[in-house]
Amino acid sequence: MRGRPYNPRMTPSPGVHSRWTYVECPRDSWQGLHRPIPLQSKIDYLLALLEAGFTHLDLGSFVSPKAVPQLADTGQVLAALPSPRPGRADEETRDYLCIIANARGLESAAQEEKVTSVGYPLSVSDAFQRRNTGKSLEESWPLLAELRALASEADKRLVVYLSMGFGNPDGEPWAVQTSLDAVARCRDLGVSDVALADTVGRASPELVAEVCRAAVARFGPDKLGVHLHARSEQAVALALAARDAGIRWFEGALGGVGGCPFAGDTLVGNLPTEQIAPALGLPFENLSVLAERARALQYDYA
Ligand SMILES: CC(=O)SCCNC(=O)CCNC(=O)[C@H](O)C(C)(C)COP(=O)(O)OP(=O)(O)OC[C@H]1O[C@@H](n2cnc3c(N)ncnc32)[C@H](O)[C@@H]1OP(=O)(O)O
Repeated sequence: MRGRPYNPRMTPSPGVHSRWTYVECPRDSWQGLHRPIPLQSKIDYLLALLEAGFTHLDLGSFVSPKAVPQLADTGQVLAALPSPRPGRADEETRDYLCIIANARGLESAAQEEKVTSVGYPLSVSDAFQRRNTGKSLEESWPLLAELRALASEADKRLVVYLSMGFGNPDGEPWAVQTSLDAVARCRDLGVSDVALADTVGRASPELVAEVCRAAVARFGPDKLGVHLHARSEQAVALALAARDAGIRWFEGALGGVGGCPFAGDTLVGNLPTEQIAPALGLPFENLSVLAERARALQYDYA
């Protein structure tokens, strides 16, 4: 893609509209692809996202390379990116988030100066937590306390992705209260940033509205996000339902691709950024070209 040259002084930051945060998630797009995307292709794509005005990128992970081989080169990817931290007062701050699933992952991320945030997937479903991270929920809550301490020592923001936060496909009991209680428990442990994730894309706009309204009523909109998955035709309705409920932190992936490889057959892609960013009034550039590029990577490296 030909675009404007990388310019760290773009203001105002289009990714963070005073109260809005938009996280573009190439990590989620790529993590399930079987053929390795060449390092340079990843770097070029991420630089194009920065050029297009994305300031918050979920771009890699520090997990077992056996579990997610596609992202084993995250350290090399980071090395090629510009620093997320501004060198001058008029430069914008970026957020580079990487997923971690255990203390070892956090320790690896802590070594990376350019990682500003780490994301821990914590499910309300015991079955999914075991599939995704090899740990029960009973083991995962104390681990979260440990991760919180390690993250603050390393000066990294810790985000909890509350997987299956809109119900789960494993037949375990779930109610809106289940997710709210999990958010409260995260906050009690000192983890402020929590994104409610519909990992398998099962929520209707009505359910998104119900969960988000209840969450905003109990916790307020600050540091409360949604990471939704859906088929393309429902994506905008879901995003608007969350927005109308007061959510201001959204996540998606260009092309509407991706998803967790451990979520099972019912997986659907991320919310397509090229649809939901305009619907939310977020002015990123080159969205249709970038979406095409995201889909081409899926096709070429499936
Ligand atoms: C909803 C979402 O989309 S979340 C994102 C997608 N999900 C993920 O990225 C989670 C990926 N999951 C994992 O990496 C694994 O489940 C783990 C590592 C967290 C746990 O797996 P377990 O098999 O229980 O862990 P265990 O400690 O036995 O280690 C297994 C192997 O991984 C290696 N390993 C464990 N943690 C890490 C790490 N953070 N970084 C690199 N390697 C690791 C171990 O060395 C071991 O390797 P070996 O088989 O060569 O000896």
